[in-house]
Amino acid sequence: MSAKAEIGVSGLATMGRNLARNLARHGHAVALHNRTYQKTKDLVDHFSDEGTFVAAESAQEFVDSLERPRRIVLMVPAGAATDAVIDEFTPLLEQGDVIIDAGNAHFLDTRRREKALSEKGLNFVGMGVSGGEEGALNGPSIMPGGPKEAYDALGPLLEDIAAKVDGEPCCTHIGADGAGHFVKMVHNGIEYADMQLIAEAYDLLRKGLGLDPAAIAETFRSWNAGRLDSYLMEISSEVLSHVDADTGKPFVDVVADEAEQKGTGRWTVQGALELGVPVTGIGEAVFSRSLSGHRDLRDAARGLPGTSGAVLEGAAAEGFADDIEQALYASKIVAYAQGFNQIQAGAVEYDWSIDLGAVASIWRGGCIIRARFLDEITAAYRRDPALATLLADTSFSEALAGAQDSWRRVVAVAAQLGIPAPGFSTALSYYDALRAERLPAALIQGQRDFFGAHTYRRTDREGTFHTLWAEEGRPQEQR
Ligand SMILES: NC(=O)C1=CN([C@@H]2O[C@H](COP(=O)(O)OP(=O)(O)OC[C@H]3O[C@@H](n4cnc5c(N)ncnc54)[C@H](OP(=O)(O)O)[C@@H]3O)[C@@H](O)[C@H]2O)C=CC1
Ligand SMILES: O=C(CO)[C@H](O)[C@H](O)COP(=O)(O)O
Repeated sequence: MSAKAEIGVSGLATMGRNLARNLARHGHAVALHNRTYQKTKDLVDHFSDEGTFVAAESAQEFVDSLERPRRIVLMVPAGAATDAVIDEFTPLLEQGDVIIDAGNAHFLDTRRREKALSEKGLNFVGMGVSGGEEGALNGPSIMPGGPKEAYDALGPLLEDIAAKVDGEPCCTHIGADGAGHFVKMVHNGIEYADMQLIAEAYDLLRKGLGLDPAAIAETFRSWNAGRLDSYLMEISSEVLSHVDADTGKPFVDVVADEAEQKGTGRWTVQGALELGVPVTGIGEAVFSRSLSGHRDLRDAARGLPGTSGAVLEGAAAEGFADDIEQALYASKIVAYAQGFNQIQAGAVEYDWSIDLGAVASIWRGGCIIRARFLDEITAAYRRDPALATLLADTSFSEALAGAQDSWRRVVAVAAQLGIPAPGFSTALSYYDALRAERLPAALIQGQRDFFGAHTYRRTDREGTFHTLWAEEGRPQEQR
């Protein structure tokens, strides 16, 4: 074989194909491999004018075509497929070679894989990539974990192909072992929450004000010109203005209303439960997708009494669209704040040093949740890297103060009209719970102590207490 490729990509479906093209367009010679050779051949047949590709039919041929130390990017489904590909390549590699898993792996799998491969003298980098098909081609947001030395060698190439915002690449070393995949997982959890909130705004505009999809697309377009400017808002207006070619109906009216999920949102919630972080917005988003898919439950419950069908009119409708904009912005702040808290907690639990300002900064471009307000989140964490919650940063506390009357009105009207708004409601409850002087958790402690002698702490004294409920009802200090 003549010239060697600088880097290889194995797994040439939607993401791998475009990542390989992105690398080639930036002047890097790319070796190509796919389980089924046809995809490799198609890529070379269609895009060989974009750069240098070295097509390989077998794993051995692929490995042989790479310069040393070899750098192999995997872009295959998480779980067994990733293990299968790693197992295929590992015996063919040599000390110092690097495997980069750029799929949506679970961070605990990434920790396991890095440990196993480092014992064989191989470097393993678990790397989150976001931006979908278009981002992979034109510049994604890249979240690499793994050893710092591996990033030192790999970083310039990754930064070259990443999205750029204000001249800065949307790529940074996130932290050791699974940190990159952990942050990508939370990114996807926030993505779920953001999508759910936008969907609720659409539902309220449609059912609460009687607007049609085209009008809602226009409303979203106008919001997208302001503080809600984001990729998800932009594509939502595109989707809402799309008309189905077969029926002439709005696209959104001919799509089955059952949202699917591949699993990263669920992982985020499972991880948050383990860490004890209340990510209520992401939780509601995951459960809302699940509920939408429960045709059995929905069929059984359809026709139960309710108030659905009423539309706001006259003075009641006045300003309601603006209220929804406020509620959306406030709820979005809460969802992102919760996600960043999960990253903070994950960093403590897994001993990663994660710069939250840097994470917010690389999410400003390339990724699915890119949004104007990530500039403010970046600035907030740069002002105070240990910020307990984004809600406490002045730029957000002021926005929440300004939004809260509208936010409360939206949640109340949604309940009155029978329009489900779990994302808006849970975000408002979270805000109210965090700012409350006292929570009813005191009663829960009493209940626990009553039935299980689980003890409680008091506000007026140090120590742990148990009340003799069946006797004279007096507290006893527990040692
Ligand atoms: N699609 C998206 O927008 C995004 C996806 N991701 C992640 O990137 C990765 C790739 O996603 P995507 O491009 O959508 O493709 P898919 O997740 O659909 O994966 C398809 C690719 O994986 C290969 N593959 C599947 N199973 C195996 C196996 N057991 N052994 C070897 N190869 C296998 C397929 O080969 P073959 O052609 O032979 O079937 C094909 O190249 C996933 O982890 C995904 O979660 C990350 C960000 C965005
Ligand atoms: O990683 C992504 C974007 O960042 C993928 O698009 C994500 O897998 C989509 O998730 P789901 O299918 O669960 O909606």
